[in-house]
Amino acid sequence: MILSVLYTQYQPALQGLVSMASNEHLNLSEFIKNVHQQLRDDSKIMGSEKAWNEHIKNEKQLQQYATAMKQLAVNYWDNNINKNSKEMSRIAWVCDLCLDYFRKNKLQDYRHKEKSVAEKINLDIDINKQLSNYEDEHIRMLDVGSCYNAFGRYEHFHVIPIDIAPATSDVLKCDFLTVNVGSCTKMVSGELQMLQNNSFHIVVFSLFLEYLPTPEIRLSCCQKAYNLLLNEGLLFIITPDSKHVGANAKLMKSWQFLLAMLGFSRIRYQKLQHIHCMAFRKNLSNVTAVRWAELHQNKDFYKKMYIPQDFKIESTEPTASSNNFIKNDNHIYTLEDCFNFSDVDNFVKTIKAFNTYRMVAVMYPFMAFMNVESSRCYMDDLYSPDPDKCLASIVCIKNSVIGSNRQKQSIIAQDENNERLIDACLCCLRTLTQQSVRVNFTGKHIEKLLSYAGLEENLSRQACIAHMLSALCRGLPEQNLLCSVGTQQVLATLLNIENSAVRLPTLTCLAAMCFENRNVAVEVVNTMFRNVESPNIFVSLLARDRSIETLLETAKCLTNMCRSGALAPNDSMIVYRAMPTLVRICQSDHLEIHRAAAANTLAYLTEVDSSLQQLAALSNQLINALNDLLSFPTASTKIAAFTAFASIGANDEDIRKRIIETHRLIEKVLEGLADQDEGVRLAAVRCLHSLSRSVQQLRTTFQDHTIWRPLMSLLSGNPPTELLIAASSALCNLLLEFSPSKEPILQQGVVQLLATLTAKSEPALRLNGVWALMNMTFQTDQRLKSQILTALGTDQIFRLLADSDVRVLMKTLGLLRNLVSPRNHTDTMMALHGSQVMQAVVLVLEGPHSPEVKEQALCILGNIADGERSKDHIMANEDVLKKLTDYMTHSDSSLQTAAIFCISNLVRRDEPGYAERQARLRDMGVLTILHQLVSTVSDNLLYDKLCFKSRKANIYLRCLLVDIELSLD
Ligand SMILES: C[S@@+](CC[C@H](N)C(=O)[O-])C[C@H]1O[C@@H](n2cnc3c(N)ncnc32)[C@H](O)[C@@H]1O
Repeated sequence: MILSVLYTQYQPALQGLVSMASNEHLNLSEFIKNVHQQLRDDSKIMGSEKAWNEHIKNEKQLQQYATAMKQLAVNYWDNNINKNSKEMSRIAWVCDLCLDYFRKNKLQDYRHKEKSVAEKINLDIDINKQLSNYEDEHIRMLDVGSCYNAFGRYEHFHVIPIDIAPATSDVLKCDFLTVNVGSCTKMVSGELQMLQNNSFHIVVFSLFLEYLPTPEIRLSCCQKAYNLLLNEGLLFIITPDSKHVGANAKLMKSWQFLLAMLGFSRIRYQKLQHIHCMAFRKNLSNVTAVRWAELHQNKDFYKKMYIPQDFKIESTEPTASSNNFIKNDNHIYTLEDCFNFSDVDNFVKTIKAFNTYRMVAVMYPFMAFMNVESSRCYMDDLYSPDPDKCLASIVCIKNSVIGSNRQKQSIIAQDENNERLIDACLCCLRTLTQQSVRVNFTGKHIEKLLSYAGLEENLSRQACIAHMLSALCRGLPEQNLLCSVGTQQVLATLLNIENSAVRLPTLTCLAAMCFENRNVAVEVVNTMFRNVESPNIFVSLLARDRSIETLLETAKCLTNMCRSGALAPNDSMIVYRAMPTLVRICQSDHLEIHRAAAANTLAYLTEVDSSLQQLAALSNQLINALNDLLSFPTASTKIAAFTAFASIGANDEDIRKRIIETHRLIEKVLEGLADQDEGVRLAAVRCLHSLSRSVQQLRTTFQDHTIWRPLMSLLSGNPPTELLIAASSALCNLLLEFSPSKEPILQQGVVQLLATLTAKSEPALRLNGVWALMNMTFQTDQRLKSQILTALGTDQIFRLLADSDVRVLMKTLGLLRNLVSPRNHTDTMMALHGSQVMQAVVLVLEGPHSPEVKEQALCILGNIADGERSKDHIMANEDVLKKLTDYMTHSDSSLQTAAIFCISNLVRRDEPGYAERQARLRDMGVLTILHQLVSTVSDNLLYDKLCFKSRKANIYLRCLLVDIELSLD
């Protein structure tokens, strides 16, 4: 019963071909069915041509469809056809009939039949039109929408398999809707552009027509098949239908009628358990076929090539009925929700984005209670093909309902049963929430929705609400709103329903609620259902026999709980359940889409935790599986694999080494950098950035593959901001002093490029620019240091020192510190840039900065004090000396230590002018301060403070020496 509600059309038809239906199989079918549904919906909104053009551009979805379809057919249908079973495969049905017709001479029978009809109407059939030598010829078959070339293995046929998204390499890419029919067959850039007319013995439409969104397109394809077929050739149509033979008899008869009008005679029809199989013969003369149609034209046929799905609002949803009305105020509230927008503009926008067809269905019940006369015209417009007219009509209807008690009363008075109308409203709301327009729901609205998701409600409603809530949950305010009305409790209840149509959106919604929201995630973790905490329910959903989708969504929930801080990374649910599940699904025995989804979640789970990274990379299995994913052509799959590599290699040298040593990995990263998809380029750069943290790899693999080259060309090509951020992060590492890439990168004018980055509005770019420059100044020659300072310019340095992002400020100070060290550079650099450096230090010491920042400024002073002549820059600056003495007694031990370090450099003996400096400092009270400090040595606390790190211990000892020297003076 459940399945018959939820999978009423395509699903059972496909499903029925197998003896054993697994969850994965059901999910594949569901995916395929959704693609068809989406295309039909889009056609209603934007017109079939535009919808088709958009559809055909969505390569990712086409690819996923191809993979899913092949998987379904090969793994479930073709594998499961039991020789002894009464069930027969669609492929075998076509083959058997073809052999009968072309090889066992059945064709002659049909020819005679047609001739006798012709005689009856005095029609002279031209016998030259007959197929000649068909017994000897190879049977030429055009398999339209072939997917994976199921007929290819039959030697009787010479098959031309075509598809918009070939699943195997022997299928030719071709859009049957747009391919020309002409005098020859023509390929242009790997795509079939023209097919030869009158050249095929057979055209096959196996599970093809229901992909097409409108009756008109389907019929035009049949017309095209007619033109492509030789006379007496056969068009096979296989279409799914799980119902009994009579259920859609009218539709099938209508097809026979419509195809007869084109010149086809139906020669065989068979209803197998879940499919209709039909063979149509292209008559020698279309007149004989049309005659049949004329004889039957008074019958009640549809005049369009409908499929059952055309008559449904939505296959898996409850439908609106024209005879049901609203029952009470409570339910009017639900209906009003559909129209409850703060202003008409918003409403109009929403409706425009909304599937008008479904809205009409939802509105239909209204028409029975509206003031019929006055509303007549806009009620008619409701059915207009012009969306603007339809929209205007809906607005009128809405205006007449809202706020009108009389209307409401009349509805209440007429109503008997409103259940289906509520279903329709829920459908409508669901579609609204799934559009990109934001619908403002209040807590009261959510509560109302939740009231339709209780255990006593039907599965369609529960699924509908779960879908709606997960679409709604787009950010922090929505997460908090959902949580505040107890959504997590209702969802925990729904989790226990053994139905994937309900469970999957429920899990999706819980994952969305927990994403980067600790408070909500904690609430979800603490939610109980029948005394079981929700994480334990999740654990039960990670059992191996669950569907892959359930496993993936459950692991995602646990991942989001972990990343938001509600579960610890070492929680057993993460370590022993979520993580191994994700690693397992990444392996090659799963579908590509599932593997990619698992890799994405795994990337997020491990991104910041080194123990999880190590756990994930425990065996080489995962690394090999991710590497294998990089071989798929799908952009999203590559992105997932690169992102996962970036995460698991983020912290550990050994993991990075193993990643880099994986077969052809570095080549794949390089290919990724040049990929035409921007997302792939970005993910490849991020992966590279992670791997570039390895000192050893920078020296070896990175150098061998001259990684810097593509990276530099990416950076110079004016890339989008995100790519620029990632590429400049990687560049920072390649410019480290031990990296052999540093020199060639310098030759490319990188200093100017980085200086430009420091002036960007994006803080991450400023940070990377100054960070890379800082790395370049470390232990480099003075010429390069000066070049960097000149490229930046004094003004820019001061701007960076006043940057709102403290990390930028810290790296700028790091850069200045590198400029004035090592000791043999200090004097020269200070002679050239002394005044700027001193000004910068003073600026920072006087600013409202943290001790960490000020410590960095004091360290620069310490380096300056270390130089022979550069000491004068400090000694000549009374203000700085005063600051130094003050910091010697500062309560923050790191500042105190840095100041003492600087003073000890200034008073060092045996350097020219030391006696004057000592005297000057003694006059400023330094000696007294040192005495005080020395006397506190007995104070364990201070001693600990000073000796806490070995560097500080050194300083402390030096201070003691200084003290002695000063005293001797
Ligand atoms: C449900 S699958 C059927 C696959 C195969 N014929 C079978 O019976 O297993 C439908 C196929 O039609 C293809 N298709 C849809 N529209 C098409 C078009 N206009 N031209 C070519 N192929 C198309 C799809 O890409 C998909 O592979």
